[in-house]
Amino acid sequence: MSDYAILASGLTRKFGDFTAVEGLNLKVPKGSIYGFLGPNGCGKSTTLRMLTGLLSSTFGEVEVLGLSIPRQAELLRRRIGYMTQKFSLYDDLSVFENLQFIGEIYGIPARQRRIRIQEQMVTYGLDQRSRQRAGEMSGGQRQRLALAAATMHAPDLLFLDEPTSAVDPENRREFWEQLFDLCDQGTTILVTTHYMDEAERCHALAIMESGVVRADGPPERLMQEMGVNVVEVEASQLRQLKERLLKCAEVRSAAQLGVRLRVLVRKEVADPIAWMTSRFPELRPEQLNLARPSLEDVFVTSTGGEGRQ
Ligand SMILES: Nc1ncnc2c1ncn2[C@@H]1O[C@H](COP(=O)(O)OP(=O)(O)OP(=O)(O)O)[C@@H](O)[C@H]1O
Repeated sequence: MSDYAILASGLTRKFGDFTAVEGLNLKVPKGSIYGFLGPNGCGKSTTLRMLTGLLSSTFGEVEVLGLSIPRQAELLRRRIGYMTQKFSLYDDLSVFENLQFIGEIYGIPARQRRIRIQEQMVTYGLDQRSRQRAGEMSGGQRQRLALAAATMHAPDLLFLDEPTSAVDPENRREFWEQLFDLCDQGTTILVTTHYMDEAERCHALAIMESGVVRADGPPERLMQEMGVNVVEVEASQLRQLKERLLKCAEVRSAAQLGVRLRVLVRKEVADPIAWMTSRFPELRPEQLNLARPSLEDVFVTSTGGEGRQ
């Protein structure tokens, strides 16, 4: 038995002349949360659809839970959950009826289904709303119902396509707690997102751009291996300073954060603070600080040409 829930190699999908996903290699360990991070249109949903067997690939091999996809996609269907961006709920049905309907689709026997619906409503804080129609619920409640529906049949593997786009930060945090609970129970989760903080919660992730994986691995490792040091500058005239910094070959990117400028200096510069003060004599060392890299820094350095903002 493989330790991996998903194995893909050379996965490619073309739509006519356009290549939406190109040469994607993926290894997702069982029981982990794996993220796909990238902007709109970079190929995240297309990849998910190929991994679930909903869309065939143009080239490449995919094995999910030991099954060859798309050939054995029908066998896979009962073992995975899939929460799409639009949540796929029936607005005219109540919470209970939505879960009842999904339970029937998965062929859960009536008695067991009733028990499971009750269990799911309690887990996802919906037991006081069982009669409320999905169309009348808030974004956060709809999201919880969608997760309850996607996990009705206790899948081994859960695919989530931008699950938190429509909810506020508090609901997002709560949602991630629920994902870690599922993970703790042995569920493998593959989630797409364009939020950095969300990606940072994953055990490992792939950064995608224009259909290609630009970097992958655990967030901490990606941050360590970024090839730049991060210097934060607190000074006046930040807009002009930024323009001058961006003209230096040693600078990978510079972006303003309130009263500070976050500058990514290539690792070839051994002492970035000494380099900056000698190159820009108006800066004093006490105005400069070495900062901890963030996933956003990784994103900037691994995508978008020079990633200059
Ligand atoms: N059926 C299709 N026919 C033609 N082009 C498609 C089709 N499906 C997707 N694409 C294109 O492939 C690219 C990747 O789309 P995809 O939906 O996978 O991106 P994404 O990263 O999930 O973005 P989003 O977050 O906006 O959904 C886009 O340029 C999209 O227009």
